[in-house]
Amino acid sequence: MASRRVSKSNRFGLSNSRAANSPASSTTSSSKQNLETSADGQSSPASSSARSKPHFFYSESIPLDSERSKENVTVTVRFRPLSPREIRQGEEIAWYADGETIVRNEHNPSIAYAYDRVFGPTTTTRHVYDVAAQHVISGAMEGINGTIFAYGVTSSGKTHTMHGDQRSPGIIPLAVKDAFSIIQETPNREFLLRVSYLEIYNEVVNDLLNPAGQNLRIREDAQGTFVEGIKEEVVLSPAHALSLIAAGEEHRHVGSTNFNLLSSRSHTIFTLTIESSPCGENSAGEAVTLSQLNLIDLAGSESSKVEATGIRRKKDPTSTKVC
Ligand SMILES: Nc1ncnc2c1ncn2[C@@H]1O[C@H](COP(=O)(O)OP(=O)(O)OP(=O)(O)O)[C@@H](O)[C@H]1O
Repeated sequence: MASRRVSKSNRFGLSNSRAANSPASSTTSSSKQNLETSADGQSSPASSSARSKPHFFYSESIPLDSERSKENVTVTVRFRPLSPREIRQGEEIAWYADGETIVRNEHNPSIAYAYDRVFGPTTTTRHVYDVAAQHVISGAMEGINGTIFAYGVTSSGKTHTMHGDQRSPGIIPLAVKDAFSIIQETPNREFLLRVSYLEIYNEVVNDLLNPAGQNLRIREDAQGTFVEGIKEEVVLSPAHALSLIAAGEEHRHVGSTNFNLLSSRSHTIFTLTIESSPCGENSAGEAVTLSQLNLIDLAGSESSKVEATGIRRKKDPTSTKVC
């Protein structure tokens, strides 16, 4: 995972209602270094088979420390454990985490790649969040745009990492809770949080918070890129924000692949827009700070040749049963 130092000029006035960094910009940079080039041209973890594959996530935001200030995008790799089905089928680990920054090939140890951070299969999402994501959220609360996205082939664990479940909440719910905790811990500022949630399916943008918002247009103006007509909801508590995400998830396109029965077939972008201003005496005339935090769960990066069947919405909005 990487982090981008975004200058304080990214503190917008209230009138600047669209953040400057589009989610797509975070895909452009990776700090991966090839430590030892494979003589036989063997593929890197980023292009090998799904089952033994890690997934990657990227983030842009303020750097964690002076060492990181050299980088504004970090790339983090997380391995998941083999699933019971993979164990039954005799699948084997092909790549493993060698320490905190190296991914090494099990069969040919001379093939290794370095990343900003590598997490092995026993690492909890909470730990991944604390080490690799939390600083992006706290940066966003201070007025610095941030983006975190998960990238990898089907079944590599992107949705598990970004959304998680009740037992193991993902980066999105952890970030939402953290944002409200930061508000509690910052009594000298007042905040307004808004959320939007969209999916990109077959290159069409759909509003997951508003089933009527289909095929929305991406526009650009002097202030940046924005999705025309996207619904934004003011959120007042973590539970409120999480209930909106859960409702939006119902409308997401999913399907089955050879490797994942409940595979996300669309990209989703959850955006938290944060406005804050100083409160109390002497705060009159102080600028409002505006920033955006984009949390993105990409569809599987495998080629379209991977068999995907039964593409559907989790809940088909067109199949309402009237009793
Ligand atoms: N770190 C992990 N620990 C335990 N189980 C995991 C982990 N990561 C993923 N899984 C499990 O592996 C399966 C596939 O994960 P997930 O659906 O998150 O993959 P994905 O990369 O989002 O796939 P797709 O691109 O097809 O949507 C799920 O059953 C999930 O619960």
